Amino acid sequence: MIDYRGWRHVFKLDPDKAIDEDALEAICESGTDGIIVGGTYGVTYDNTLELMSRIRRYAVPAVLEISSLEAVVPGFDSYLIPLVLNAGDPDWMFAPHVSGLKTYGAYIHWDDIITEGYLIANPEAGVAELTRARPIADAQEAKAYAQVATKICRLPIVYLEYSGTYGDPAVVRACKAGADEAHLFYGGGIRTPEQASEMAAIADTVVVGNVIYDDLEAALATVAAVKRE
Ligand SMILES: CC(C)=CCC/C(C)=C/CC/C(C)=C/CC/C(C)=C/CC/C(C)=C/CC/C(C)=C/CC/C(C)=C/COP(=O)(O)OP(=O)(O)O
Ligand SMILES: O=P(O)(O)OC[C@@H](O)CO
Ligand SMILES: [Mg+2]
Repeated sequence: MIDYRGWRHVFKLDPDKAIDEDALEAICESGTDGIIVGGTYGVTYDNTLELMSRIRRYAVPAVLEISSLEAVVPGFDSYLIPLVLNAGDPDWMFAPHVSGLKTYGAYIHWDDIITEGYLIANPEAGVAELTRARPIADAQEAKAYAQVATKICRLPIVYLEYSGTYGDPAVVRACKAGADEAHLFYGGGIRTPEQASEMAAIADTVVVGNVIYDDLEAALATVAAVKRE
């Protein structure tokens, strides 16, 4: 299993988005601690395999965040399995996982599986629409969700997902308090070194996604900012 507990900064690459060879090299050689491959829509076996094969030319650890059973590709260092804590549609909690175990059960190396308690905090995100995520009322409620993940379900990771928008540091702080000994990933809307530093001062790992495709130089600048924290 990869040692995600040492990760401070990761990039998330979306198989459904195009990235040219130079940009991919810059991302993989940036000094980031790892690459997460994942996305909500348009993730297929073929585009995931293609992206993994290209990332594999570099030494950086690569993990797949599974969002679709059709796109489970062998060859990643580990597999992140989201459990959506605030899914309004309960089928997103366990139904795909049961299907996955029926399909892949015999092939799974359990040491390569890492489960995430996923808390979706941006109601406008695609993943919020998909899972019909319940809104999070306030920081206190975010802390309670994080405690459900770590204290009740004993999950090793809490992932606070603001995908597409920059989060509220007070909510991130509350999640960190609730996560306690679990590892807190923060992702969403990081576009500047200052934002990366601010979230890295609270969360254990910051995840940088969309800015890679809009402004590569800005994305790369987040690595040094987090490493300085
Ligand atoms: C090689 C091999 C055989 C390995 C074993 C396979 C394996 C690990 C099987 C395990 C079985 C199992 C338990 C599988 C789970 C399967 C599954 C489909 C689970 C569903 C997970 C889930 C709840 C997904 C919902 C969506 C989600 C949380 C996606 C995460 C990614 C995300 C939010 C990305 C950000 O969104 P993005 O698309 O970037 O948004 P924008 O485009 O708006 O930016
Ligand atoms: O794409 P952004 O908004 O950077 O979010 C990163 C990541 O948390 C998405 O799953
Ligand atoms: Mg994205």
